[in-house]
Amino acid sequence: MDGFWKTLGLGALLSPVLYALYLASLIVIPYLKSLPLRRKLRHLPGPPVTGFFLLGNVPDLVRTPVHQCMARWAEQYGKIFKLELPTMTAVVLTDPEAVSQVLKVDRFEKLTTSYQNMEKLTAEQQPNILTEPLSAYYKAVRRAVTPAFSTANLRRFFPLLLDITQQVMTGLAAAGPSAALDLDRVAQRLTIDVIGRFAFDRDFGATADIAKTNEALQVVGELMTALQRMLNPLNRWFWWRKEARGLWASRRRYDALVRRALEDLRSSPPAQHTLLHHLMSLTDPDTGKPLSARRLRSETALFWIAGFETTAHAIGWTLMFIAGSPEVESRVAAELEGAGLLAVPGRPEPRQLAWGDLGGLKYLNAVIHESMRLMPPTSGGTVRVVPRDTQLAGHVLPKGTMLWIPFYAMQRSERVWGPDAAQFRPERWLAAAAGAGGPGVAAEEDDIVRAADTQSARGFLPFSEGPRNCVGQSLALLELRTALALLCGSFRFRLADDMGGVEGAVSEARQHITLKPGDRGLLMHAIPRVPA
Ligand code: HEM
Repeated sequence: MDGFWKTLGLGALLSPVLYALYLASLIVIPYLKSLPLRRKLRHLPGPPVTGFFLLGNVPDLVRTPVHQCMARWAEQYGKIFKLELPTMTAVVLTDPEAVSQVLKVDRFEKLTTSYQNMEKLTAEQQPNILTEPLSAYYKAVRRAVTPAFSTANLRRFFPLLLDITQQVMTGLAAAGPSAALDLDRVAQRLTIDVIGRFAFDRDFGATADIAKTNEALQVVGELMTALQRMLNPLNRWFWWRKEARGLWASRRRYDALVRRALEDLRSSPPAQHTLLHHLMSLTDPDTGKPLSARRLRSETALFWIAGFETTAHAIGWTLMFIAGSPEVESRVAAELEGAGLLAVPGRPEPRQLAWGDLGGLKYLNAVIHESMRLMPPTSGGTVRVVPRDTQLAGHVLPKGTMLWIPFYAMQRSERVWGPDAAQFRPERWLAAAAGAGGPGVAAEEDDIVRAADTQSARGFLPFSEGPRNCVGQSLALLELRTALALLCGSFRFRLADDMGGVEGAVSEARQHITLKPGDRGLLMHAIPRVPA
């Protein structure tokens, strides 16, 4: 708050009148414009505004980690409630049926203003597949990249994924069991190299030596941090703050990285199975020509970001849950042993993991589901806009209402999941698969793309659902299953003593674009099952 008043003071000194007009255009005018909608939503329950009325519920949201705050309010105020924000009233929805109606049946558009941050990845600030509304351009890009995530393509990619994971395991073995390593950061190395290979057929070298600084990892990580800072309106409104300047600097570095990767491809075009091949073969419906250099950069920049931290955090959180529960750990190990995939004294090198194994590891897959339920990497969910007056969860919402669907809050809700909602219980997915209702872990899972499609369960939307669901989910699931099967086959994981167990690590989590661990990361010991 100190910074706020200092900035305010500086601005006021520079030019009181201009400054007052600037502030009015940012806050007061949008507030006044939003009054008719606010009135229409007055009847909805919601947390009281306790501070300065123009800030609405924002002070509460920033005081507690936002994902926790939303989860608490969702239990307190029910499946539909309102939040007062400086420029609008948001309606928060955690009722699974109503959420499905919004995402799948009525296919409400994304609220584009809430995605603007994800257009700041390149200097040109172009829309991309994540931020573009359902236009002809969007549909063409989605159609073009979908084959890259098909079963046939993922099968082709699988051997490379095994090699990348093997490099991570070599690094863990070299570090030794006494080292407390940030396994979330290690997983980020894996996902950076996966994107490198999958998108560009290039080796970014992040897993070659897990102790060494890696440029791609550093540049992409810095950009994510800078983007998170820009979610704070003070940094957007007061663009001279150092946080805003930080974004420009890290974007310049990221831009250079993306440009270099694309220039490399000009001298040796990407192989047919790569994501870039699909993007470069696309005819832009707006021009009738291949994608312009700007659009190609913007899409490339987005895919890199979309597939990196999300999948890495999912791997990290899952390892944390396995490390934190001896019972879960021994069931995972027993399943791997049954499949010949566990290192044991008589067989220190387990059998090579095969594509066909992935579907058979039912318990491990249930563990992954449960981990993504409790710690969904895109915890903030999705933001949509009501296109016409619509009845949702028992209330008529007027056209233009902003709808916020927070995945973390919905996936932890006792109303949806029952009294044990907060517990890590992979068995709930096995029971569902055995016919107790819900989708569970798909029965015939040798087809990983089909498995990804059957994921969307009542109140379980880590990849969202409907036409704007995650196009990369089949790759993400393949990475998760492969990495966890291999890592758990050769190592036992233990949370470092000072992490405070699973509870300590979870309480440090922050919703910074993705749901990431606290500043220390996820410190764990990787103990070889069979000492060398
Ligand atoms: C565990 C890992 C992942 C999770 C939890 C995840 C989750 C999501 C979610 C929830 C959305 C919808 C966002 C919204 O409605 O605002 C989304 C969209 C998207 N994801 Fe993922 N994602 C993951 C991995 C990946 C990977 C590996 C890629 C590609 C390399 C990817 C590419 C995309 C793209 C391009 C979109 C925009 C799709 C569209 O609007 O058509 N994601 N993701």
